[in-house]
Amino acid sequence: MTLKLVSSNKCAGGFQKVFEHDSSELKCKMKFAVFLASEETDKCPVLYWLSGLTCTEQNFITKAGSQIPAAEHGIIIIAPDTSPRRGCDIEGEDQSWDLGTGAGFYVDATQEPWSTNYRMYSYVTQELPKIIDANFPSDPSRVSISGHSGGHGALVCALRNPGKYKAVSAFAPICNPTQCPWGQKAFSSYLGNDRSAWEAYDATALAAAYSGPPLDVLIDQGREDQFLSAGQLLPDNLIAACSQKNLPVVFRLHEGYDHSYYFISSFMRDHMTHHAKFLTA
Ligand SMILES: N[C@@H](CCC(=O)N[C@@H](CSC=O)C(=O)NCC(=O)O)C(=O)O
Repeated sequence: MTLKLVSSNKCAGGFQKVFEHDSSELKCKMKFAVFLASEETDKCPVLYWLSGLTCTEQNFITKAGSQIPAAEHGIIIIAPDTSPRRGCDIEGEDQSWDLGTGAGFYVDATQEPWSTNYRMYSYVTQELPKIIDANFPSDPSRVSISGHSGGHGALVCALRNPGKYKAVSAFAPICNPTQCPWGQKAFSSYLGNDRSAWEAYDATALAAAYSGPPLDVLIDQGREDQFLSAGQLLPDNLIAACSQKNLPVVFRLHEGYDHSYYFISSFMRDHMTHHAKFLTA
C-alpha cells in the first residue's frame, strides 16, 4: 500500500501533511492529514481526530488551531476524511449534508447501497492505525481520540475498545444518536430498521454498558450551539449514563459559544493538555 503525498506545510516547528491512499476497507481512495511535531524518528504518542458532518480532512487542520499545542506536547495528530467520497458512485451520496459523503457517521454500514464503502468504523479503528504505525514514528501503545459533533465516533471508538485509547474528548458531540433526528436518519439508512443494531454506535448506550479500565472523558459544549437547542446533541443523556457507571466525565458548558470551529479553537489547547496527561504519563 503506497501513500501519495498531497501537501506538506511547515507549521508550529513541525509539518502539517496530507496523504492519499487506496483504502481496502472503504474500497476507494481516501485522504488523511498528519501533523508531525518534529522530524525526529523517536516514537510519539498519537491523537486521532474525527470531524463532523460536511467536513473533510481540511476543516480541522485549517481551523482548529491544534498544531501549536500538539507540537508542545510532541503529539502526532491524524485527521482522516469523514466519508468515502472518491469514486464510490453511490446513487444519492451527495444529496444531503447529513447522509452520504456529508456524513459517514463512523459506522460500518450493513445496508445497500452503503455497505460496500461506508465502513468508517473499521477504517478508523483498524486500517488507518496500521497505515500510520507502518509509515510514521507513532507509538501504538500511546493512542487517544477526539472529535467534534458527528465526530461522536471518537466516543464510540473509545467506549467499544476498552484500553485501546488512553483518553477521549469531544466538542459538542452527538451523544445519543439513536434518540436524535441526525442519528435516526443516518442509522436507519446505514444500519436498517432494527434499532438494536444502532446501539453499537451510540455513546450513551455504550457508556451504560461499559466495562473496562477507567476512561477519562472531557466534553466541551457551547451554550448557544444551535444543534444543542435543536435536540441533536443530548449531552445530559450521556452524562447520566456515565454517572451510573462511575465513568469520570468532565462536561463544560461555555456561555455564548456556538457549534463552530471558533468554539473548537477556543478550547483546543485544553483538549491537547487532557490527552497529553494520559499519553505522556
Ligand atoms: N451545513 C449546515 C452546517 C454544517 C455544520 O455546521 N457542520 C459542522 C459539523 S455539524 C455536526 O457534525 C462543521 O464542522 N462544519 C465545518 C466547518 O468548517 O465549520 C448548515 O448549513 O446548517
